[in-house]
Amino acid sequence: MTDTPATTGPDLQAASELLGTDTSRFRHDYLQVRGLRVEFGGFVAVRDVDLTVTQGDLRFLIGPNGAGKTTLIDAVTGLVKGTGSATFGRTELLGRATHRIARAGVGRTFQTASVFSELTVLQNLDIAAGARRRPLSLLRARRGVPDAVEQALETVGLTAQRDVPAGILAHGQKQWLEIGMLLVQDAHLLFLDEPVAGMTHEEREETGELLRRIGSQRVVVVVEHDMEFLRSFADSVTVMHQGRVLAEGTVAEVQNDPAVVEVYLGSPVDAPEPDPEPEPDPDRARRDAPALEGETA
Ligand SMILES: Nc1ncnc2c1ncn2[C@@H]1O[C@H](COP(=O)(O)OP(=O)(O)OP(=O)(O)O)[C@@H](O)[C@H]1O
Repeated sequence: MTDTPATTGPDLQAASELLGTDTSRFRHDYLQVRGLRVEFGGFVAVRDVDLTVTQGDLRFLIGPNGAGKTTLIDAVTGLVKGTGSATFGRTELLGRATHRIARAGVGRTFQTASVFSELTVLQNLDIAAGARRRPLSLLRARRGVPDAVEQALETVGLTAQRDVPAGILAHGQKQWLEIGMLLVQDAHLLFLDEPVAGMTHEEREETGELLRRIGSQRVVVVVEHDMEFLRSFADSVTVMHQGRVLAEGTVAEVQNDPAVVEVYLGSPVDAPEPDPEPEPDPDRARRDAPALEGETA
């Protein structure tokens, strides 16, 4: 069995080279979803969904299994048909073919890493870089490795694994590779499905910092069940339930939202006791609210 070279982890300095440090576009790019509805043979999986995510706002999308998170992303990336509107920049995404949506700068990862297992890490990145190139330019021979691919390798900490078949990477490394592939595709709207699943604590921290870095320059939506990771890195959170947006706000706001607590615990939240203190205590609701999944008391 081939040993995978040791992981070095994401490199924020390389990320800066790849993404640039110019924040003048800050909050210029944004995703705007309005009245999104997706039906599967009469079953409405997503309904009346409005969602706005701006550059610089690392957004987490959460909700119980079957809430409609993946379907929302599928609709915006063209995998399923949705009605309503989803615009990125000036481009309406709904109704476009998936490759045209990708060309518009929209990329995603999947719960199960979707890299080409037989190809090396470098080849995977090179193909992703080619996805934005015109067919004729793909035919032209190129010398060496494009700068963006080298930078992406460093950014996601896979330089030592560049010639390793992607199939033998550890699960976390595959997720980093997928993120790298989105970066070399020049995706400016990134949907990341459970990007830290199966990672060690240290890898999660590194990935979180990387996502923060990417999110400062790109529009990033993260679907993640790991509440500790969410609390550490989310700028804002959208909670979905039964196909709708149930709540939206900061981590603290959604965490203290009784409707969110009820959905996560499956039982109504007791009405709070009258506060015996003369002064209202703003932290009270937070302390009294039952912990969300994965939260330590
Ligand atoms: N192709 C499909 N055909 C029929 N129903 C579907 C299809 N895809 C999803 N659904 C249904 O739509 C609902 C939303 O599913 P979706 O996968 O979007 O939820 P999710 O929030 O992503 O859940 P999870 O966290 O488990 O991934 C579910 O009831 C699911 O069974």
